[in-house]
Amino acid sequence: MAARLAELGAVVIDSDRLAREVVAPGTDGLAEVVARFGPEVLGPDGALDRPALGKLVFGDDAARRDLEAIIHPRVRARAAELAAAAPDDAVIVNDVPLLVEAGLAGQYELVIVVFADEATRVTRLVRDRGMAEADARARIAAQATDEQRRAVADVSIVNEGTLEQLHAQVDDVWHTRLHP
Ligand SMILES: CC(C)(COP(=O)(O)OP(=O)(O)OC[C@H]1O[C@@H](n2cnc3c(N)ncnc32)[C@H](O)[C@@H]1O)[C@@H](O)C(=O)NCCC(=O)NCCS
Ligand SMILES: Nc1ncnc2c1ncn2[C@@H]1O[C@H](COP(=O)(O)OP(=O)(O)OP(=O)(O)O)[C@@H](O)[C@H]1O
Repeated sequence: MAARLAELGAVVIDSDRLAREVVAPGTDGLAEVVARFGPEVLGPDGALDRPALGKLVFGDDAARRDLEAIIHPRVRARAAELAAAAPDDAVIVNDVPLLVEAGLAGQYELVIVVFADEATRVTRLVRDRGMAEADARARIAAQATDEQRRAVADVSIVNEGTLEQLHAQVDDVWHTRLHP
C-alpha cells in the first residue's frame, strides 16, 4: 500500500523504519533500551537483537509499554521533521502501523486503514517474515481490534486478494481523495 502510494508520487514516512533508526547503534534510543532491558537484547555486533526484544515485549504489556515510551516520542519527532522538510505541495503519507494503539488518528487529514483477516495476517507473517505462528498471534493480540480500526477509518481497503487488486484500490483512493 505505502509502496504503491510512493510510486504514485506521495512522500511516504514509514514509522516502522523510523522505529529502527531511533535505536540504531550509537543512538541514545538504543542506550535507553539497554538500560531498561539489559545487554541481553544486544547481538554480538552491538546492534539490537530484534527477535530477542520481540520475545520480551509481545506477551508482557508492561515491558511493551516501557519500550513504546522510549521509541514512540522519538519516532514522532523524526516524522515531524521529515514532514516539515517535504515540498509544500507534497501529498504526505504517514505509514503508522500503531495508529490506533498510539492514539494518533486525530492528527491526520485522512485515515486509510488496510484490513485483512487474522488468519491471512498470520499466514503472511509466517510466510514473509519467517515468524513462528505463536509469535505472530502474540503480536496481533497486542494490537487494536478491527472494530477499533474501523472506527477511525475515513477510507477502508481490504487486502485479501492479489497485489493487483490492492493496487487498484490504492490507485482509486489516490485519484479520488489524495490527488484529485
Ligand atoms: C519489538 C521489536 C524490536 C520487534 O522488531 P521486529 O523487527 O520483529 O518488528 P518491526 O519493528 O519490523 O515491526 C513489525 C510490525 O510489528 C508490529 N509491532 C511492532 N511494535 C509493536 C507494538 N509495540 N505493539 C503492537 N504491535 C507492534 C507492527 O505491526 C509492526 O508493523 C519492534 O517491533 C519494536 O521496537 N517495537 C516497539 C516500537 C514500536 O511500537 N514500533 C511500531 C512502529 S512505531
Ligand atoms: N495482497 C497481496 N498479495 C501479495 N503481496 C502483497 C499483498 N499485499 C501486500 N503484499 C506485499 O507484502 C509486502 C509487505 O506489504 P506492506 O509493507 O504493505 O505490509 P505491512 O502490513 O505494511 O507490513 P508491516 O506492517 O510489517 O510493515 C510488500 O512487499 C507488498 O508488496
